[in-house]
Amino acid sequence: MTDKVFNKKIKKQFEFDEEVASVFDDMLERSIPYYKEMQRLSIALANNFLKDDAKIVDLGCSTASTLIELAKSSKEINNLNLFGVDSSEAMLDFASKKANAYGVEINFICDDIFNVDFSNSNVIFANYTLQFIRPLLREKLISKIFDSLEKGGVFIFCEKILAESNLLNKQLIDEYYNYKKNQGYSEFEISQKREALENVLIPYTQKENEKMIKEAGFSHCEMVFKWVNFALFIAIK
Ligand SMILES: C[S@@+](CC[C@H](N)C(=O)[O-])C[C@H]1O[C@@H](n2cnc3c(N)ncnc32)[C@H](O)[C@@H]1O
Ligand SMILES: O=C(O)C(=O)C[C@]1(C(=O)O)C=C[C@@H](O)C=C1
Repeated sequence: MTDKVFNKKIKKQFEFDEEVASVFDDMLERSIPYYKEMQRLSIALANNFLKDDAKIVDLGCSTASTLIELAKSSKEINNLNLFGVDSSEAMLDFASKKANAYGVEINFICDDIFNVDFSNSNVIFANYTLQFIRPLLREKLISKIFDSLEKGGVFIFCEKILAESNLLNKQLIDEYYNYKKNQGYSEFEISQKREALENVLIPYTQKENEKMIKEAGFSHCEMVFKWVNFALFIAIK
């Protein structure tokens, strides 16, 4: 279904509710440049760290696209244990229908990430999820992710990011809005969504993300892909 959520005057802040969930796959593909490529890369990188019986957790899994694609791409690995965590019931309704349709077994947990025990993981994904975690809690979450990984495990995450310079930041955001226009979003839809996301989606710079990762104890962190204001990182424990 085509995303028309912000085609009308907004009444509330952005939420992962039933309306957003019902068009979310279209929203992501048209709102995040190279969404599919960053997902493909996330999975390809994860595959290098997978072995039989591995535990893989997707924090903020939304409609479970990443876990479903991962299951399809790693058929030669036996007994993958897939966990999708999300606090939006609406997202997980779509996720479980999609997983059933693709015949992929995923354990879905509908709760806040902070309440869920995902210890002994081999791979943890959080694609476009950290940006929705309050800055005051973000470091605590990164530490929890670090503690929950087995040694040698990896944390793979994508984020919307800020530039260091205010001038460049404005230019990069203009470039991003041009991308959205080319995807068929009107100026009105773009500005309504920008307002709805204010103080809800809080991006960090590349350096801030890397600093947080290093301070949690990860031995390596690489930015693997970047388009203007979106980036994919991998961190190794
Ligand atoms: C932008 S979406 C993630 C997209 C998805 N990872 C993908 O690549 O297709 C962010 C998701 O994180 C979930 N989320 C945000 N904060 C959360 C929290 N504290 N606990 C659990 N889920 C959360 C939202 O419900 C939403 O589904
Ligand atoms: O920043 C924006 O305007 C976006 O539309 C990006 C973004 C994201 O990065 O998660 C914001 C909300 C939705 O989850 C889909 C895409």
